[in-house]
Amino acid sequence: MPAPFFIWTSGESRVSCLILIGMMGAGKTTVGRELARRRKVRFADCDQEIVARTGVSIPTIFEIEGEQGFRRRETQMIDELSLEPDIVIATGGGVVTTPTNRALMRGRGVVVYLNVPPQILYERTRHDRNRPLLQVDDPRQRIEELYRQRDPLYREVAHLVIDGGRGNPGTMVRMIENALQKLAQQTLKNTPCEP
Ligand SMILES: Nc1ncnc2c1ncn2[C@@H]1O[C@H](COP(=O)(O)OP(=O)(O)O)[C@@H](O)[C@H]1O
Ligand SMILES: O=C(O)C1=C[C@@H](OP(=O)(O)O)[C@@H](O)[C@H](O)C1
Ligand SMILES: [Mg+2]
Repeated sequence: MPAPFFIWTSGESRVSCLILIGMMGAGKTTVGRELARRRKVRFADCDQEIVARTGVSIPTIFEIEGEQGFRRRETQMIDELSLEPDIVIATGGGVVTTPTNRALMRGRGVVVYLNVPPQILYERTRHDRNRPLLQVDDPRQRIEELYRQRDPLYREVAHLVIDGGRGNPGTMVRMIENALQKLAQQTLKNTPCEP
């Protein structure tokens, strides 16, 4: 059984929540599910939780309540999920656009940014109709714009940045595990041993 890397100390408290962030198509849902399966912890996808709770699809929420309505539900869901112990959370790509969400995530868990270049994001999402923000004339350009706007925000929030464009989801999981182990070792080194 793999070692429990989910133990992360932030100040006084033990944090056991891992939050994946990154653009649409970065692999948050796919990689997050696999990571949770390997670590034997619960997996929650923020979008899927919202869909389960409302009973309608993400495009329908956007249609009825607009993006603002969706963002309110997203904040509420992140707030709830990130309080659960031993959990991997896959967020939606736009979660970092709200300052409240950024502060919430950074304070509640280890935040991992799956960074994938726009061209690959486009290839991975081009046939998907479930992402309302990409249902435009030029989705490739839209992805590039969103990437430019959001990449600094992802970096601001993330404890770890992973190159998510090279290798299959299994490889991504191992890269995250290795990076977390290094992070834990660094934290331990920088933590003075109280007498
Ligand atoms: N590392 C990867 N290599 C190749 N394809 C991937 C990888 N990660 C995800 N995918 C594929 O890309 C698409 C988008 O993945 P998804 O997990 O839904 O991304 P996100 O949740 O970040 O939007 C899916 O079809 C998925 O199978
Ligand atoms: O980037 C975004 O603003 C969004 C990303 C989607 O999730 P994925 O990143 O899992 O595709 C979903 O939350 C919604 O369509 C909005
Ligand atoms: Mg997803």
